[in-house]
Amino acid sequence: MNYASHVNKVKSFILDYSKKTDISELLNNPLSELKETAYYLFDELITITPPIFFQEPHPIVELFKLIEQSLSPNLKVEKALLEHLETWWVEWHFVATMNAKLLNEHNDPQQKYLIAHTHHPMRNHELSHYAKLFTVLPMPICNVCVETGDILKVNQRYIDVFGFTINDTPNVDIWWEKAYPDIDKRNAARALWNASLAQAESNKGDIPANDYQITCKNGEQVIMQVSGINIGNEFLVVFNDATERIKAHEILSEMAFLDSLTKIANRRRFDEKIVDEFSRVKLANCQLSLIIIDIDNFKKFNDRHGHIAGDKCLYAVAQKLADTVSRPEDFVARYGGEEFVVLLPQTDKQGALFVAEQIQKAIEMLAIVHEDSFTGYLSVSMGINTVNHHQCDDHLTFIQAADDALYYAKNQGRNCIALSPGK
Ligand SMILES: Nc1nc2c(ncn2[C@@H]2O[C@H](COP(=O)(O)OP(=O)(O)OP(=O)(O)O)[C@@H](O)[C@H]2O)c(=O)[nH]1
Repeated sequence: MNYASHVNKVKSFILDYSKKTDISELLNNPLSELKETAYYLFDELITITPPIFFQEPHPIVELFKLIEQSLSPNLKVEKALLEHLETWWVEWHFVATMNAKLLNEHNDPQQKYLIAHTHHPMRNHELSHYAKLFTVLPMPICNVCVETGDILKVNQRYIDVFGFTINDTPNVDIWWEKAYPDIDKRNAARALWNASLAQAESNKGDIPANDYQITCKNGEQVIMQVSGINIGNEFLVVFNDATERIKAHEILSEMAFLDSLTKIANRRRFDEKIVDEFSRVKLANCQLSLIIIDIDNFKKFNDRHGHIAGDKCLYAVAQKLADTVSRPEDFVARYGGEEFVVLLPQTDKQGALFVAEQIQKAIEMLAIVHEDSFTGYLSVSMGINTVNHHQCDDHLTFIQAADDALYYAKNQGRNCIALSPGK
């Protein structure tokens, strides 16, 4: 494109103003007449070359490069003026596109823009602040063309966070593919996004916030809360990093299901788990075993060694149980006080008995001195119950039967394993 007349106009603007004595004051005052005149200059340039909406980088960038080349690098004031003009151009161009959209003129946006721009200088001033916000807001923002899914404009934070510039940022369809390689998950995420867009239509264009995966240029996956505004033929999309929030939520829910003393799963987690496992047994032809473990004469241990030693002992036993029950599908929890539970999916009576014997040996190996115990060392009693899908009534009856077996084991003199007779 031939920019000769543009270059001359901008150059003479710069040369005129560089002679002014109060130029630095003018440059630093956002309401100065200099900035307003610059806006009118842009108007003129646009009249020579109509604005090309959705083109990045805008041809004006090329124009500014040409002007810079034709200016003497020693003239500080001229350079400063040129830099300001470039910044104002970014704001002004934003105003142009925003105005065209606000006027909702799809047929002839360029014409409409020119009318709007010359007739609403105050609104332009306001919008120039939005332009600044777009550039400096500390969260990634982009404009997306509704029709093509092309990303039309990105701010600096977008480039910093995702690694893509306006030149290499993928089309929205490719974003989805990269972020969700699994087709089912991708469809679910897209369905959520489409539902948000439908909601936006009845909500003045506001796209409600939801979490989505994003794949950065370096392949890193991040989770972003994505919201935005539907402005006619474009979305303005805003990203908020949700990774920290989700991590914190995971830690909190982990804490909610963790026994703080023994650092294994707590009773609440067990209550959930047993319901899940029980319904699985009902559906599939498999067995489920439960071992309830109770430390023998623990009251006397506490009485003799103190509560703190008792706590340490509970921790040691819990950790030993977790080490001993090692299949990934097995589950260990503190049931309450000095009682623990082990849930063994797809395990019959014999298998559960084998695990219980391993536990007995492991506790023996801890060799915690317990003067009031029969062996002189800490020991446990265990009750076992097993169900298959023919027999299962409900999980509470299942637990009760294991507890009855434990009671029986205690009555046998402790350090003992008892099996529930079953139905
Ligand atoms: N140190 C400590 N003790 C606990 C904790 N929770 C429960 N206990 C103690 O565990 C003891 C359980 O006592 P009992 O229910 O009488 O049972 P036991 O003395 O082990 O006797 P048997 O079970 O019949 O062998 C009580 O003294 C409780 O105070 C805990 O978190 N820390």
